[in-house]
Amino acid sequence: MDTTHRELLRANGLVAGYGGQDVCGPLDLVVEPGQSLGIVGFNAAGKSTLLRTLVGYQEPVAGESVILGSFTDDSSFIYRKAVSVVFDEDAFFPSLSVEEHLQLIAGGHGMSQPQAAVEKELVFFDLEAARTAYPRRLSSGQRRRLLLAAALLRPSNLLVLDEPEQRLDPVMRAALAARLREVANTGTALLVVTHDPDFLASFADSVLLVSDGQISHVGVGEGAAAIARG
Ligand SMILES: Nc1ncnc2c1ncn2[C@@H]1O[C@H](COP(=O)(O)OP(=O)(O)OP(=O)(O)O)[C@@H](O)[C@H]1O
Repeated sequence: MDTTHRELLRANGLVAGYGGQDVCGPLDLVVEPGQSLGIVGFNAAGKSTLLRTLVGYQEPVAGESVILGSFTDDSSFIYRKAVSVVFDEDAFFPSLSVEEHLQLIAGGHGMSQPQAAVEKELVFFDLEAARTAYPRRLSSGQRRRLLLAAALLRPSNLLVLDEPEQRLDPVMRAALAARLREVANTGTALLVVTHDPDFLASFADSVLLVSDGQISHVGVGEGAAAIARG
């Protein structure tokens, strides 16, 4: 893969919605390496719909979203290597432990020191004591931590998270926000939907505000204020 590609994602006149009906848009956007973009707005504004459309999980009503210079195809090798995504859904193998889930991800992405990467995430997400547990034995916050650990463990050029702060305690939220900032500093671009103004302010360097079907580019302060007004 050409990791020197300056343009990780481009949206041209993108309108997101269902069955030909607009939910929000149009959006013109270019995401470059190291850019850290928050997406904010009230419940049902269309943030998740926009995010799914940006990453190619659903067809746009109009316009297009392009990742790494080719039309978005989430089954392509380049896409899977470059893009790490967590939406608000639990997806686990019932008979694999916490540690085995992470080992599977590390192996699947051909990491050079897979167990070291697994251990790092078990420590960061405070899952060491739960390493042998099956997903059904975890708390909802621990399941969230495991999904985030899986997304952060593997290398990526574009990390896409839908409300990652959900079900996390305040200490973990703050640690995750700082981690996301670090991830962006290494050159990975972030697209993150959030309802937490402090979380937003800790990781983002710009914001998309989704409101009344429109999408506007705003600063982090304005984005945080828009959340707080909610
Ligand atoms: N599969 C679907 N089919 C049709 N409409 C949908 C579908 N999923 C969501 N919607 C509608 O699209 C609109 C935007 O929903 P979306 O989930 O994108 O909002 P959101 O901003 O992410 O909300 P929240 O903050 O509550 O997570 C809502 O009116 C919702 O009812």
